[in-house]
Amino acid sequence: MLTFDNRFLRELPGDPDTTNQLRQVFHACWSHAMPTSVSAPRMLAYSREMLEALELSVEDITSPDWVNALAGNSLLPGMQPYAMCYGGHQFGNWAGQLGDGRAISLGEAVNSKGQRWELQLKGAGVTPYSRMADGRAVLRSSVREFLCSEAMYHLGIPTTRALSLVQTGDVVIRDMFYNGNPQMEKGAIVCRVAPSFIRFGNFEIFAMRDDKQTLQTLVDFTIDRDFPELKDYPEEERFAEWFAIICVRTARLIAQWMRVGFVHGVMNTDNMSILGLTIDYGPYGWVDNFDPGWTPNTTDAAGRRYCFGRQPDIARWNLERLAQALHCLKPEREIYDEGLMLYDQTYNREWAAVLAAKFGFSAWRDEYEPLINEVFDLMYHADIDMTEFFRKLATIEASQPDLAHLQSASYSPALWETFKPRFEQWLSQYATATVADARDPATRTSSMNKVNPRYVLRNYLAQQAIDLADQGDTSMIEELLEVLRRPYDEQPGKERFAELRPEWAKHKAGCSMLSCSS
Ligand SMILES: Nc1ncnc2c1ncn2[C@@H]1O[C@H](COP(=O)(O)OP(=O)(O)OP(=O)(O)O)[C@@H](O)[C@H]1O
Ligand SMILES: [Mg+2]
Repeated sequence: MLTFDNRFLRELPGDPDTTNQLRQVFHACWSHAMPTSVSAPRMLAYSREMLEALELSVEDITSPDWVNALAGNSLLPGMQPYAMCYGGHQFGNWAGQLGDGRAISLGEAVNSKGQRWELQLKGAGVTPYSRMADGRAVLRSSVREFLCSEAMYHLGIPTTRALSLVQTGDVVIRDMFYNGNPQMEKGAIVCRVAPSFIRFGNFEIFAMRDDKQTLQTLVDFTIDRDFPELKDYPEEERFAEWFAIICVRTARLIAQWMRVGFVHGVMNTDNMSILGLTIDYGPYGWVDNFDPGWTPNTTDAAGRRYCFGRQPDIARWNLERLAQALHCLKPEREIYDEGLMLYDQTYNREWAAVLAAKFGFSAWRDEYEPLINEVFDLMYHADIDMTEFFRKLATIEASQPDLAHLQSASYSPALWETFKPRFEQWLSQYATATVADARDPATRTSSMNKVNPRYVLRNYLAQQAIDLADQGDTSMIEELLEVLRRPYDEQPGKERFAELRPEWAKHKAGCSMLSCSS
């Protein structure tokens, strides 16, 4: 049994209107929102690690009481469902009130170690923030959110988590390609878990409405609940330090995304966690062939605002929006200038460390820069798989480098031939730099394999798991969940999950381009 301590509800102003009608909600951080019942809940998957963190057993989570609660059909003692009010900048423009239109928080569970975990159902039905939509989520997007949340955790990247994936037994209508062909899809609900689901947009909404009082209350609450490290800070410095921490955490998060080739796809300010967690697994994607200009999101295809290579700049832009919102409480420019400068410094430092680690150097040196720029350029033009390339690079013998060893990362034999001379030249320079770095080869390999994953949730793999689950077969969800628990280890017998994107998946929906329709 979980113990709930629902501070967000208790300490922050709520919406007095308890109906479930669409509305603009003012001077309130949340609204009551009961999940809407579903017809035939079925547990498809759950996370062992999340069970452990919540101190729940397999018997608990698979019991009818829990399955019903995770499907939104009933509440367990202590649960008090609500939807949060937030706004956001979407694709560069202020979009006004958004809020949890299909996410419903159940409450904050506190385990015996005092760790706080908010449980939130995604796809649990309409709320006052649902605007024109149905409050539901399809199986396809729920499988993706469930698997990727846990995969990111095992990669060591800050993220919201996923406790469970439940199929609702109801259908959801979606026009996946936005081409006037709506289809019936299976519905599902993920129970997400995080210490806090507060987003940049939670602050922006009050600033935009010039509601300083609610903004101040929310800031004080967030610092108190979600940033315990600030407790002993002198009061007059606390706010500046808080903004600085947010900038640092965001910088670290983005450097980690870039390390593994994760592209979020919708970095709107309502999808930016105040804790620097990855939040909202929508049209995200994993880089197969290295391409800084790649965006998985079909809605973003024209502008490529959220493409792989722009993520660091977009995160900074989002922090600037947060600064703009907070400015009405504390107008001192230095607070924000310093925070943003810290973002730049932290990102640059972290990225340099990531690069050194990915390439197997003991530390970053500026002289590596041209070498790394050259190989990124080559990888892009020669159509090279990012994940496979770095795994193979780890076992290149610096004393006797053999280019053929890297060929398995190539998607195009023709381009491989074309770029071979440049690759040869690059490899020889890389080998020289590696020899000069004088690391023991075994240490070099093992340290590279700790930062360059062997297994990531390649887009086509997630799609295969979805296609099977759609036919009632959850075996691949289970298998992927298992393999992705140890993403850095070679797993004999599981090689197929490390294979390059097959040719058929290159242009298939869900495998290279993802729809926002979820
Ligand atoms: N099917 C839906 N029904 C109601 N509201 C929706 C639906 N899909 C998205 N929204 C709302 O639209 C806004 C932006 O959507 P976005 O795609 O960023 O979020 P999301 O995927 O629903 O959720 P989250 O950010 O909570 O993971 C949010 O306010 C979200 O709640
Ligand atoms: Mg969102």
